[in-house]
Amino acid sequence: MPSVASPVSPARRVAAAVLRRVEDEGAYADRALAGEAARAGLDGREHAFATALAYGAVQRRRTLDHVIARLTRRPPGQLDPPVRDALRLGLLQLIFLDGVAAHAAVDQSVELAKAAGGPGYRLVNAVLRRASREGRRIVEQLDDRTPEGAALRHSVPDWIARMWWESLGPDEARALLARVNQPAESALRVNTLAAEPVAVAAALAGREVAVRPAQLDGRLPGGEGVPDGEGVPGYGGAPGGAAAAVLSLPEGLVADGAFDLRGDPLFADGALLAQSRAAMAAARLLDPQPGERVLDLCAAPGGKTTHLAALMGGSGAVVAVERHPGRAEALRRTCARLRADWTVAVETGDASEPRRDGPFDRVLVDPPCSGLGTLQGRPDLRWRATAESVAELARLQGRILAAGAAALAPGGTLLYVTCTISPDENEGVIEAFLDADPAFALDDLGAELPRLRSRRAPRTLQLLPHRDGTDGFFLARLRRSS
Ligand SMILES: C[S@@+](CC[C@H](N)C(=O)[O-])C[C@H]1O[C@@H](n2cnc3c(N)ncnc32)[C@H](O)[C@@H]1O
Repeated sequence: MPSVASPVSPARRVAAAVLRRVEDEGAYADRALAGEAARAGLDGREHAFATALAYGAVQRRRTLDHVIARLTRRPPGQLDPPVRDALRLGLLQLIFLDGVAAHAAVDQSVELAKAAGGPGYRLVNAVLRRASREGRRIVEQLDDRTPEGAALRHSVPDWIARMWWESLGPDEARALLARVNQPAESALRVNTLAAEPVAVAAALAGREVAVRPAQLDGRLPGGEGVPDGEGVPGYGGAPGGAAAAVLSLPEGLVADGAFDLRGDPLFADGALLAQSRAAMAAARLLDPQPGERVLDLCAAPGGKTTHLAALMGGSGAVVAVERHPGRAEALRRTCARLRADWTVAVETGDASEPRRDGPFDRVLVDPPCSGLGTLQGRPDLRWRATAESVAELARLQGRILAAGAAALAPGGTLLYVTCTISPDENEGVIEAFLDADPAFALDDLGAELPRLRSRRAPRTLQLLPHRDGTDGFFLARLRRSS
């Protein structure tokens, strides 16, 4: 029999397969997408469209299901899963994606439902035709003046919107919620153990990948801490004594749009890796020096471990502790690929246990967290995290911080970092630790980068995706006096 080409575009088929795997198998959307896209052999354009569809439908699930319920008058849970997926994908295109013709969005979802068999395609056709006229208005009418209304409009669980409302205030919380459904910035770090940033930027430009230098702008809109115009490696003293208020990330690059990093020879050579500007700030703010001993608690997959080794110029020692054996093994391979294995010793172990190999000059504590600062790049995370898990994580984070602090030499520096916007896991952990241990004090990072300071604990930093364009990391730097 001659093969019959599917009437559904490859990107939409891949997106539908990802939705199925996320719902049926509890798969992570980013990993399912990588697998399905490779299997289908998607090219760059199709891959970008499949990503927008799959990420968007998973992220905006709550809002899309609200529209489905309005237009079908039944809870989406009562629909056949393939019919519901076809509706979610169709509505996403009609309501939220620019540049997709309405007739294509409707017809392609009808074909997806037909491919699943049964009469459900008729419902898909009727609902999407109505949605092409009314869908945007239904969403625009959702009132985001309360946390619950904003949660429905921007598709997060109520508890996340309430937490951000309380900690950031309504305006900032609404802006953040609007941002968490946008694509994440594509930031890269040049591994200076293997290559020079200028040479890498030139090589990328030769392949028509446009990149720009990376930094974190800590200047207040009013102009506090205006830099002198020079790139300052690390933050701090600009000529004349004024605070630069810009954390420069000389090894960082920001690409205009996504590009196929893993297919690029620079990746295979260990010269380039994906790392957000927020994550790069951690090693930069810890500021390890060549020859020092550094403890890195909770280290896999190793973006920060290898950054520490690179900043130390390959001299000194990093002890990287990771509890999960498979992740520890992957970290060893990453260190070898990035030429950091001379400096880094990976230990499979529990970071909350007391250390016998101290003292260390510097300690990085990057414990497991709820990850709510990374919702743009991890589409299903918002549906996995729970308010209860936050409390449990905060207890573990406190124990790991205490173990790291106990291993620090007098006069040494500790950086506590999370990739979340969750006061109990961030400021709360630091406050409880400082109350219990008078030998430690907070450096005033907020004075150096005032725009980035946390509202609740102004000596610490809380990065915010809508304001800073990068992941929502929390960073606190502690010094041990005795
Ligand atoms: C936030 S991630 C670390 C990211 C890493 N520092 C980087 O920059 O790539 C947290 C890591 O801690 C590990 N982990 C969780 N509990 C741990 C524990 N008690 N001891 C050590 N590692 C732990 C997790 O497996 C995970 O790899």
